[in-house]
Amino acid sequence: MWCSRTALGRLQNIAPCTVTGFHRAMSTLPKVYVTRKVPPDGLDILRKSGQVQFEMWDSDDPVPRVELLKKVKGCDGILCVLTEKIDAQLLDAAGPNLKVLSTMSVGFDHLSLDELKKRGIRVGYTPEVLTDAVAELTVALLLATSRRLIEATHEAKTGGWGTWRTLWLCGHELANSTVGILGLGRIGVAIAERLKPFKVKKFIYTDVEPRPELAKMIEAEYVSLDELAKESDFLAICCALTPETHGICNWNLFSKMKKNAIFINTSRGGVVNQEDLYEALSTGVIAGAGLDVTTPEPLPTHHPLYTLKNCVILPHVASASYTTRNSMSALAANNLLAGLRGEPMPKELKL
Ligand SMILES: O=C(O)[C@H](O)CO
Repeated sequence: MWCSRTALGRLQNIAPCTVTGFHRAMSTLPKVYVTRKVPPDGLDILRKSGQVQFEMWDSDDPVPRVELLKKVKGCDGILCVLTEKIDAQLLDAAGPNLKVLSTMSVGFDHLSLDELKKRGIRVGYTPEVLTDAVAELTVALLLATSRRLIEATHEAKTGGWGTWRTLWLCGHELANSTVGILGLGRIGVAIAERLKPFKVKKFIYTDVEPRPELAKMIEAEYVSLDELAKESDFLAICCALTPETHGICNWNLFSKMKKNAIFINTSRGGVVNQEDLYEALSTGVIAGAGLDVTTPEPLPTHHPLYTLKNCVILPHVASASYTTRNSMSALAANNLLAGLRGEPMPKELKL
């Protein structure tokens, strides 16, 4: 159903449904499918551009795959989020008109890059605008895990708070610690900058190769993965999920870590072998883990990791601030529009 801008406003209160936006010369404008209700800033940019006719899955829940495959048919552009698998099947369903794929995420492990490249489809993504929010949440998760905040509030609420006890709910502090970063990029640097005032003694990192310019900003030392495991009191995982990093945090890594070590993952669940992590946490091989990402997502409520007091699990909310999600949607919209105009995108993934 196509509707006017006024009707568009009304329709947006109904979910799930499809919302469309168009401008006068509708039939000649590039056709775009937006796979999720995106925050207002991005939506406004699309609406006001006068450059595209778009249809949007107006819901907080993912568009069913069958519907998605139907809706992308004949589209010139797609604006998606990280839950949509953009693979050969979807690109075939979209057909030869598709020129631009814009994802409202910094991660791109949901995209089949080879297939996109083969078809000459340009890809936009949203780095940098979420760095602050992700770094902030990572620090919050690290502190919640190391200082056992979730356990502590639970004890207070459920009558476990007796008298003041000397070692009750003791955790591990950042002062004089060594913080390790697996995958040093903008987010790793931003995390280290925030942790420094907590009197961290040393930052170390590993990556496929040294990153001297970024490392200099936080005076971090490049080490091997083994050294990272052995020396870190806190280990923050900040790498992208790629075939090389898939399952890189496994028994081999955990078994080399210190007993007091805290493991924090705000990148992607796929970098962790969760069975090995459960083993490491439940047998005291490491002290605790804070996870914002898991496999699968959502992590089923019966998953064994939920039974562990030393494991804090969040539902993939690292970038979830109003400012950041709006900036991500605006950047995704601008990437899409620039791509459709045949201009350089503000943030384009080089394929
Ligand atoms: O890839 C991303 O953008 C994050 O995981 C979600 O904010």
